[in-house]
Amino acid sequence: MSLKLENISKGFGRKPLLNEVFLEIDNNEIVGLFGRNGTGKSTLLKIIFGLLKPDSGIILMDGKDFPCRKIIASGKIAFLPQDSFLPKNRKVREIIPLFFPNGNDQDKVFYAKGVADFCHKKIGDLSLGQLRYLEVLLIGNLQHPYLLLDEPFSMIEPVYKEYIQNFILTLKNSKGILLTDHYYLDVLKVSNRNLLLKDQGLLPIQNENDLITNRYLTKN
Ligand SMILES: Nc1ncnc2c1ncn2[C@@H]1O[C@H](COP(=O)(O)OP(=O)(O)OP(=O)(O)O)[C@@H](O)[C@H]1O
Repeated sequence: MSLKLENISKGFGRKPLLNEVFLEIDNNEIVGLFGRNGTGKSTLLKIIFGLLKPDSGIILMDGKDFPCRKIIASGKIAFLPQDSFLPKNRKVREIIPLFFPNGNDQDKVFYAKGVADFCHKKIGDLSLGQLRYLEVLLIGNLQHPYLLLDEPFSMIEPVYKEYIQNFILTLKNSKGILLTDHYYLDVLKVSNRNLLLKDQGLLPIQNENDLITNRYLTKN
């Protein structure tokens, strides 16, 4: 299975963000995506998920045209948005069955490391780390072969960050994952390869030094 973007361009008003972007993701790799604030990382993820229509260019799934309006319903791509999306007044143990009607699938979340500690709580009473971890478990355990993660590590306490990283690593051989976060060291811990969104295009990044050369990081 392969997901391919060809010649994707997108801008808002006069501001070009993506200019003829090419990207291919296999279904057994984790791709880290870096880029300074406002360069268009979330925009790129939203295009891949079908929430935003590119100005031009195409997306291909297994070599076939994958039109924007059909992506969400296809069940091929799951997306963790940057902002939290669960209803605050519902309990964790009520939310899990809403995502997974099947008991075995529910158990993957109920019995994931650490979930028992906050299963009885309302979403609105969870810590930021517990909430983000739960969201990653819910979206990551869906059957979709591709997973887009927009800032899973931001503002998360170390324990839950580690849980999230370990969970993402368990998906490595079964999904294609595109992961963006400014916590670049956390991304580098799980990714197989990395890209930097700069000057409206994607550059391959081998290591931290490339991030310095391309002015995403400073030398100190
Ligand atoms: N729907 C929209 N309408 C107009 N402008 C938008 C829209 N969505 C995003 N933008 C603008 O496009 C630019 C890129 O936004 P985007 O959220 O994709 O950046 P990002 O690389 O994810 O940034 P960050 O690292 O801060 O999360 C920003 O300047 C943003 O204000």
